[in-house]
Amino acid sequence: MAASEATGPNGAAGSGDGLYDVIVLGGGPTGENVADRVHAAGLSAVLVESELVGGECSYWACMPSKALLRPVTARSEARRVPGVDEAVGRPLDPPAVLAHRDAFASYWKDDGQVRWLDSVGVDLVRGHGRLAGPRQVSVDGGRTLTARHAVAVCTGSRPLLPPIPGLAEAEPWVSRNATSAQTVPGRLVIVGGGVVGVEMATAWRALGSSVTLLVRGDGLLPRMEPFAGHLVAESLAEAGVFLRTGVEVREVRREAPGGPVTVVLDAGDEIVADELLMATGRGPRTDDLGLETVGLTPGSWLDVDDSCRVKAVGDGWLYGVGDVNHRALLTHQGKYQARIAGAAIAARARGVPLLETDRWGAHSATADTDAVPQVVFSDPEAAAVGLSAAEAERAGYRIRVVDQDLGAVAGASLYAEGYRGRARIVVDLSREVLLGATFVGPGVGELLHSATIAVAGEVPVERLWHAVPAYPTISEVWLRLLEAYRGD
Ligand SMILES: Cc1cc2nc3c(=O)[nH]c(=O)nc-3n(C[C@H](O)[C@H](O)[C@H](O)COP(=O)(O)OP(=O)(O)OC[C@H]3O[C@@H](n4cnc5c(N)ncnc54)[C@H](O)[C@@H]3O)c2cc1C
Ligand SMILES: NC(=O)c1ccc[n+]([C@@H]2O[C@H](COP(=O)([O-])OP(=O)(O)OC[C@H]3O[C@@H](n4cnc5c(N)ncnc54)[C@H](O)[C@@H]3O)[C@@H](O)[C@H]2O)c1
Repeated sequence: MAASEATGPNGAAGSGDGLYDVIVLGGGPTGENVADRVHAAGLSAVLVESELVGGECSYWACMPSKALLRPVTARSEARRVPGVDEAVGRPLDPPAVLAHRDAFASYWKDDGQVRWLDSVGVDLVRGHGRLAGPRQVSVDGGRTLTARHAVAVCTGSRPLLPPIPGLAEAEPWVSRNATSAQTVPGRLVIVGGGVVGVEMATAWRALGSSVTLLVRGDGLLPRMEPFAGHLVAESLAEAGVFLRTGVEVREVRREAPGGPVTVVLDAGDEIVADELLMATGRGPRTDDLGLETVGLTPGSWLDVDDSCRVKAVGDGWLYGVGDVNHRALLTHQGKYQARIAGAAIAARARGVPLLETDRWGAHSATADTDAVPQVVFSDPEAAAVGLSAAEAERAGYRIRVVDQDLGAVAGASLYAEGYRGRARIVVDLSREVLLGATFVGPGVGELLHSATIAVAGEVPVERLWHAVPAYPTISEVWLRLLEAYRGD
């Protein structure tokens, strides 16, 4: 299809002039959901996408990475069930895992997503969109679209590379390479001990790479409770990952394209590898977006209110939703924000005088601050929601922390022999509700939503006492945590 040609029902009927109620810039999970919500509320919507509809998540992030990781945890857990190790004891089959990953990335084609957009009645314009003044978006510098009510910027984020001499010339892997590589590197150095670093170390080590993980802090997963990073580091080391903490990369060299890469550390020692993955965080995809035409600074995160409306832009027509607003860089939070922003856009378009922007109101993305769930799909998994103990203390809460050994729960020992794991709840003593919970151990990702409901619902501890976990499941840890809290 030609660039900036509109497809879909709105484009076909009456929007040849490029006038829509809502323009959505960026068709990742967030943009798709904003467009869907506003269209479902009776507004016309067009989505502008420069690459693939589905965004980072579908092709280079969540889906391919989890398709690489599921075989790792499935095998590892099965090997710890007596009688099963004999059946699954062999190493992973890399070509089969990579083929599974390719399928989950839809072979980097967006036909399915485009069909879905069409089915929900949203037009698609392919091309690079830029703001061209209030309510205007130009596509590839040509066609101009105009929004009656709102423009929602959902352009996501991109990897942030630190200014290390020689790094750019050495053509390092970033997350896109790590999730889409077609061969297993013999030696892989990963810089960064956050989520991408940990997940990719887990996957590529299990696929056969010799992995060195370089971390400048003293542990992994620094945004979670410290025991999460400890347990994951212990298990990565057992899997054969060389973990080096407290190190900085001073210089990177790759003498010849495709040849080995040398990573020079602050202390002067050198590590030679076949690939270097930089997993050092994300920056906003707003540098070439025409932000200057509406008084904003190119390359900055979009500072939004709780309905995701950009604070500094008058008339309230510009929204920033998903990664681009830096509230919580997760697909499920972007989709949540899309539901909130979509409802706010529709209500404002209808002229509703007063929106429900109070805490937990229909037009306030309160969960972004109070109840963000995240699962790190490492082996073991680390899953957390809400505030860690340190965050709660920093926020001034009077708290009590309760910890439990997950391995002591009957359901956990049935799940895997020698189950290692830990759980923590953080209780706000003034209201006796949970501020946060963290679980680390095999299979805990599926336990997390129970905690999310407790935190977002602000369920009193005395009522949680009546939420009976089934026996013998890992969820029985809830009973142990509450018994410990009550002093039973
Ligand atoms: C390796 C990795 C693994 C991850 N795993 C998980 C996970 O398991 N679970 C989870 O919740 N999150 C995960 N994330 C985070 C998740 O990918 C992001 O939070 C999510 O993709 C954000 O969605 P978005 O729609 O805001 O942005 P994106 O998915 O980045 O989509 C933005 C879209 O906008 C388009 N675009 C950008 N600029 C323009 C423009 N000027 N004109 C037109 N189109 C434009 C882009 O092409 C893209 O399609 C992971 C991230 C990484 C890097
Ligand atoms: N399962 C999931 O939910 C999942 C998986 C992957 C990514 N994500 C999302 O994607 C985002 C990006 O992940 P990420 O791991 O790139 O970012 P991150 O912010 O989680 O971790 C980046 C790490 O790199 C370190 N770092 C930064 N500069 C460095 C340098 N010069 N040298 C050494 N270390 C350096 C930081 O201290 C930090 O620990 C995260 O915010 C996360 O929410 C989510």
